[in-house]
Amino acid sequence: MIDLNDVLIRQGAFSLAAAFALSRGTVTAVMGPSGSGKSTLLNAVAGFLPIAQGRLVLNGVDVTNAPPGPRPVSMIFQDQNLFPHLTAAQNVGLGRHPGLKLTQVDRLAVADALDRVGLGGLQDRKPAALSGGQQSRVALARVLLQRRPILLLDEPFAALGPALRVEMLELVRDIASDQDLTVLMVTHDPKDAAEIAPQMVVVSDGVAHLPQGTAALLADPPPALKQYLG
Ligand SMILES: Nc1ncnc2c1ncn2[C@@H]1O[C@H](COP(=O)(O)OP(=O)(O)OP(=O)(O)O)[C@@H](O)[C@H]1O
Repeated sequence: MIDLNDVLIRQGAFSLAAAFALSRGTVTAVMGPSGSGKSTLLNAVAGFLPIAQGRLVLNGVDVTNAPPGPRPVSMIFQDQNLFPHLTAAQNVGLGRHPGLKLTQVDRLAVADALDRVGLGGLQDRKPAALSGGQQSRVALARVLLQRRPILLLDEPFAALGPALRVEMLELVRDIASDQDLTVLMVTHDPKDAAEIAPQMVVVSDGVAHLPQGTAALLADPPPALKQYLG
């Protein structure tokens, strides 16, 4: 679970307050106007930004001052952060061992993860020889291999067309459910939120608001979300 205990995050003159908890196994969308602090929230949970006040507890462990490495978190960004000079299998293998010193068992796990995301047979391709959707699958396979219980997605599939995006969201939903992951996903598209996230955190006016049911929020959005959705 993700417990933001009266947390305040600062980024230059900008600050964001958050006080809520997300239970284990829930999928939560994060929406709000551009510049409202959605990435700030995810980066603080991942440990890329410090917590200025309050406490952050992940799966029962206080990580307020912990660096990113030991946190039980994996994160996928919009650009999928794949290394262009490494093959699909090597990019996935980084999820097991940052130096790619892989044992036979690790290699089998990489092959399994690639199969699970539908990329069996493409293990030797480099990212430039994969489509956008296939690159997203490589990034997901790496997350699978990391086996960390919290998954943060910062507009991960924004560059994909609508049909591929739905496919990827379904894959995330299935993986999250198989592995009982707690997922926090930033998206600009209410359809994406409705597709996989039963609840939503709206970020506006310096606050990450309490999670509420996605369907109810989209049916009757608060002013900041309404203005943003147009
Ligand atoms: N390095 C920085 N130094 C100072 N302020 C920053 C820095 N990075 C971001 N900000 C400010 O922090 C605020 C929140 O930024 P953030 O990237 O979290 O917004 P966002 O909701 O994810 O936006 P978008 O939807 O456009 O990606 C913005 O007002 C931004 O200008």
